Amino acid sequence: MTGKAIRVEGVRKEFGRVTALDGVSLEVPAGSHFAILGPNGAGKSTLIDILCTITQADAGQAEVAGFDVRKSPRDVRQRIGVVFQDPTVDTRLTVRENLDFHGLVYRMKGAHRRRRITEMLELVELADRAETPVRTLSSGMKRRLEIARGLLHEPQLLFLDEPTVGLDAQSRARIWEYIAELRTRSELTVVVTTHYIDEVDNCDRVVVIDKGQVRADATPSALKAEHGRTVLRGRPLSPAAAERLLAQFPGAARATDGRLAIPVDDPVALGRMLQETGGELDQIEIDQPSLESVFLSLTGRDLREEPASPRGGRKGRRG
Ligand SMILES: Nc1ncnc2c1ncn2[C@@H]1O[C@H](COP(=O)(O)OP(=O)(O)OP(=O)(O)O)[C@@H](O)[C@H]1O
Repeated sequence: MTGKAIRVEGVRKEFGRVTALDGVSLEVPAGSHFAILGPNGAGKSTLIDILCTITQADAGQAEVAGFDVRKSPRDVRQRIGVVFQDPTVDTRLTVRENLDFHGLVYRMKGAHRRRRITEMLELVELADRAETPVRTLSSGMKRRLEIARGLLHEPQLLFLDEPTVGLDAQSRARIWEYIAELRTRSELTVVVTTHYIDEVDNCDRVVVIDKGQVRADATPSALKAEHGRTVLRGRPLSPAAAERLLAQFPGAARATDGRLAIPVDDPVALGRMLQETGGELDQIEIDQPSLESVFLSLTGRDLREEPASPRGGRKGRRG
């Protein structure tokens, strides 16, 4: 495949009164590693669901591997592999049985199927667990099995929806090692959604999405150069101090860990800010320009902010 692996044009999706996607347009070059970055509820999973033909958009167009997701869902499905946010492996079956079943669904012939299963188990270092029932695997191993399954039928595109969520730091790092290894297979396009900012630094391109809208679309370094700012982080000494600081620094945001994130425009301002906030903040840290500060600068919100609303009624949406 040459050119574009994905084209999305003006896609909208509403759930009742919630606008999950509000006119999203983007293009993913074939063979690239592409990240969709945004906080909880930004619309990332909804976009992936539309691209994987699980949900239909209310308006707009989307093409995957050259096929319209609405008109040719079967053609799209044959060419993609998906690792969903919620585990979908069958915990009653063994590791090999799960892969075998998937291969059968994709009508892979016996010898080819067995060879691919062996290759994929080696890729994700589960070869010695092939005959183990999935229920006894750790969360990290289950996620690795899902990656193996997503790749088994040799898709042109692999979608990974928050592949590391809920995993410990070590398992997260390993998952990213496997994803990095996929880079050597230049023909594969990888699309990853995440709200872990440190995970997108190695991608070719990042789309920042917030409240259903694309806020930026560039390489990680271009985003940092253009929008990155130094950010002062600290824990307010009292609720009143937090309110005062949020009012005093209009770009400031509150993170889920209770700390405040305050963008800094220049070193002189930083010195002044430290003086001004000294009595009001504890555990002060200075973060150099990063993709996290890009997000704060683009949206006025911290990636670690609480989600705006709880997600109700979504359990089991993929059956
Ligand atoms: N099936 C659904 N029914 C009702 N609301 C939904 C449904 N799917 C998504 N939403 C809402 O649409 C918005 C976008 O959700 P989405 O899951 O796409 O965001 P996200 O960026 O993937 O977040 P997360 O990282 O938490 O999965 C949220 O407000 C969510 O509550």
